[in-house]
Amino acid sequence: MQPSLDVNQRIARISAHLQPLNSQMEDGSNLRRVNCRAKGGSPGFKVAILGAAGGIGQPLAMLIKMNPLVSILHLYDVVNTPGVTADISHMDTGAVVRGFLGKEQLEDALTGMDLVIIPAGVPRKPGMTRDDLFNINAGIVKTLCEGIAKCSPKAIVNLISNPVNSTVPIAAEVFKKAGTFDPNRLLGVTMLDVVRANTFVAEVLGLDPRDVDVPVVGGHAGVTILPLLSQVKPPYSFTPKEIDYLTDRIQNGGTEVVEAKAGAGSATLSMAYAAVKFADACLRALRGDAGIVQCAYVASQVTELPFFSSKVRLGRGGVEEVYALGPLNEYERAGLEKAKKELAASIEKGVSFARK
Ligand SMILES: NC(=O)c1ccc[n+]([C@@H]2O[C@H](COP(=O)([O-])OP(=O)(O)OC[C@H]3O[C@@H](n4cnc5c(N)ncnc54)[C@H](O)[C@@H]3O)[C@@H](O)[C@H]2O)c1
Ligand SMILES: O=C(O)C[C@H](O)C(=O)O
Repeated sequence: MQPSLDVNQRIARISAHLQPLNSQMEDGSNLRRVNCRAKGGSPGFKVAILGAAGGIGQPLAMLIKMNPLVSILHLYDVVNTPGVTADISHMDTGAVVRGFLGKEQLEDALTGMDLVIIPAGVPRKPGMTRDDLFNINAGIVKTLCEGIAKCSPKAIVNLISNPVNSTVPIAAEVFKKAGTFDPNRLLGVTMLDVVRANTFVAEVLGLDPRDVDVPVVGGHAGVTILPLLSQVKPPYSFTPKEIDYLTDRIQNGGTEVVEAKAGAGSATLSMAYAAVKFADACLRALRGDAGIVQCAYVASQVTELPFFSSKVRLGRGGVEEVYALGPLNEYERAGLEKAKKELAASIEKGVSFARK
């Protein structure tokens, strides 16, 4: 971020980022229009969304465009970014929006970003596991991360593409190979599990979900999603029946949406909400706000596994502290063992794919 830049410097920087998206925007009048627009831009962070024309990408782009901490928003996809960009750019909020289409514009999309959010890749259909997406999404994530390593090596990366349990290790390997790996800047987004847990627990307790805080640790698939109901705030002692119901619903929340959508994809709107909540936490931390704690799937020493989701404290450098799990009850300890077994295999699968 360059909050101290004067208007002319800001315009110069923004102009340097102008892309011919937009080959249809290359004529002089359009460039003048873009410069006018840029003059209104406020100082703030530069955010790129990769997969911006998708089911998650579009509402996420809209919500990020509404975030006052964002001054530049780059929307990248292999299809449809001119339309999405034109649409979103008409919103009367501060961020200046640029669209980028296809692999040849990936590097321009990624140059100089503070935060890169990745919802690119195929979603599940009924009957599939997230791991069934590996064959397609692993390659997509690898290519995008190669671009990040080259053009935005210092950016915080929020990785949404499934299977997150494997795509985060893939990203780490790509960054290691490029010599740019900073474990504090790579975060797998498990926020939707927390959002669901807060919602479902609030339903059971008859509370407003905004007043509920459930830590969800482990990973982002089936039994690896481990809600720590013993640590819920406000404290509550659930019955064994409530624990079974809630654990099952939280672990299978994604499948609940996939089945309800009946072949039309997986969670997009609640995911965009969760992604922007998480991205906003990262941006506030980058700004220097203190005490920002969220659950995320990160490089970790909390267990013997190299990656694990738990509460982390965010700061200017990304993850500044990874918190231990705290006291677990017997039910949660058994869940943790199951989660670790599946996670170990998913991590290994990602690492060996990236090293091939
Ligand atoms: N982490 C989570 O909690 C969570 C939640 C929901 C969905 N997801 C995952 O997010 C991903 C996206 O879901 P969706 O519903 O938005 O899918 P979608 O198919 O609607 O959108 C995906 C977008 O990615 C784009 N894309 C494909 N290949 C690309 C590439 N090489 N570069 C850039 N963009 C590319 C597509 O063109 C499309 O616009 C899926 O893998 C899904 O499983 C994760
Ligand atoms: O379930 C899915 O496939 C998408 C996502 O991971 C979710 O939890 O909704």
